[in-house]
Amino acid sequence: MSSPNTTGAGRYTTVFRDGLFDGQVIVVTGGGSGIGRCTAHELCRLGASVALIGRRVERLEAVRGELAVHGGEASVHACDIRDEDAVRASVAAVRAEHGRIDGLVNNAGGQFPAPLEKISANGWDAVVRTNLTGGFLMAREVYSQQLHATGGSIVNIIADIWGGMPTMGHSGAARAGMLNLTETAACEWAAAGVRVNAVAPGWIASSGFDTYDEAMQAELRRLKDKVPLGRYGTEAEVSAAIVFLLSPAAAFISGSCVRVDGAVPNNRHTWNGPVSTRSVPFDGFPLATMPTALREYGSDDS
Ligand SMILES: CCC/C=C/C(=O)SCCNC(=O)CCNC(=O)[C@H](O)C(C)(C)COP(=O)([O-])OP(=O)([O-])OC[C@H]1O[C@@H](n2cnc3c(N)ncnc32)[C@H](O)[C@@H]1OP(=O)([O-])[O-]
Ligand SMILES: NC(=O)C1=CN([C@@H]2O[C@H](COP(=O)(O)OP(=O)(O)OC[C@H]3O[C@@H](n4cnc5c(N)ncnc54)[C@H](OP(=O)(O)O)[C@@H]3O)[C@@H](O)[C@H]2O)C=CC1
Repeated sequence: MSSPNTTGAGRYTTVFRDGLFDGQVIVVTGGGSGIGRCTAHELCRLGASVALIGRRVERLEAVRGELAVHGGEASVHACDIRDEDAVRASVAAVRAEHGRIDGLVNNAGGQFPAPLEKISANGWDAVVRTNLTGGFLMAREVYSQQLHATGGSIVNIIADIWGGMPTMGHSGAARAGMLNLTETAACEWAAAGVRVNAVAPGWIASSGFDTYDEAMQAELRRLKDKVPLGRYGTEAEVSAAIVFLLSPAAAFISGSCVRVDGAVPNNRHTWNGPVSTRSVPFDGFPLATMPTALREYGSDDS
């Protein structure tokens, strides 16, 4: 696998310049695993301090420990993003500890696979509150408590929702809502100097795959053949898009969505040609998590 700008064993490798986020404080929800953990590593590598939010504090503490090895500074905040009081208190705690907030990566999320007719009202609510309400609460509090006064940037992580999200209809509906919220917030908060964008990951070989049962994992293993670029994405490839949108390189980009999906949405209805056998992942992240179901992926395809 390629590893551009390698800077030392075990340290995050990044295509961005040193010091790009010096002095900044970025909140990363879901920072205890997968894409959030990877993004926290890249941001710290680029000079930021991060505030890690998630429900399971031991996972957040583990990431804080990893970051500290290379001098990264992180705070840890146990919080269910669906709990309005907890979100308000956590954002206040981040400000109290770091003195400022410059950006938010609204990454926490997830769902369970189920056909629409099998989803109970509680199941629907649990997923919509996780992937829409929670993201709204985080964005509202970060804006109201800090960014309205100082400006900044918000990146909302959604999913490949184009053409529907079969077997995950609750999540697709919530994430489509999050995309529209991104567009609204980009307008309403522009005058305060706040940019709001989204990143839509496709099938990313992350720890998230491990949350699914064996049947779903078998299905996920087959999906690679439907990706025009011929492989799964990596956590580092999602992180790179997030970091770009947070950075000054995206100063005139707001209300947009960057899809990181190997062109899957373009391969749904009209085209059934061969997929790439040449696509080499960009995965410079030495600590990337590989889901159990895809352990063979690294050796087969790199
Ligand atoms: C494929 C690539 C695309 C995407 C990849 C990724 O996102 S990777 C990232 C992947 N990472 C993640 O997904 C991690 C985050 N995901 C989660 O934490 C959970 O999936 C959550 C969102 C449901 C929240 O959990 P929670 O603790 O708040 O939920 P709870 O236990 O309190 O239940 C509330 C209701 O939901 C119902 N219900 C729950 N499970 C199932 C099921 N399997 N079946 C049916 N129903 C289910 C449950 O029965 C109950 O309804 P009831 O019985 O009262 O009518
Ligand atoms: N991997 C993929 O292929 C894709 C991923 N995504 C999305 O990208 C994001 C990151 O996923 P990924 O890293 O792969 O998977 P993970 O399951 O590893 O990450 C999800 C993170 O969100 C946290 N989280 C979940 N629910 C809550 C909650 N209610 N409050 C606070 N934190 C919560 C989890 O921590 P804890 O359980 O400790 O709270 C966990 O750290 C998610 O939103 C996911 O749905 C979208 C499309 C594809």
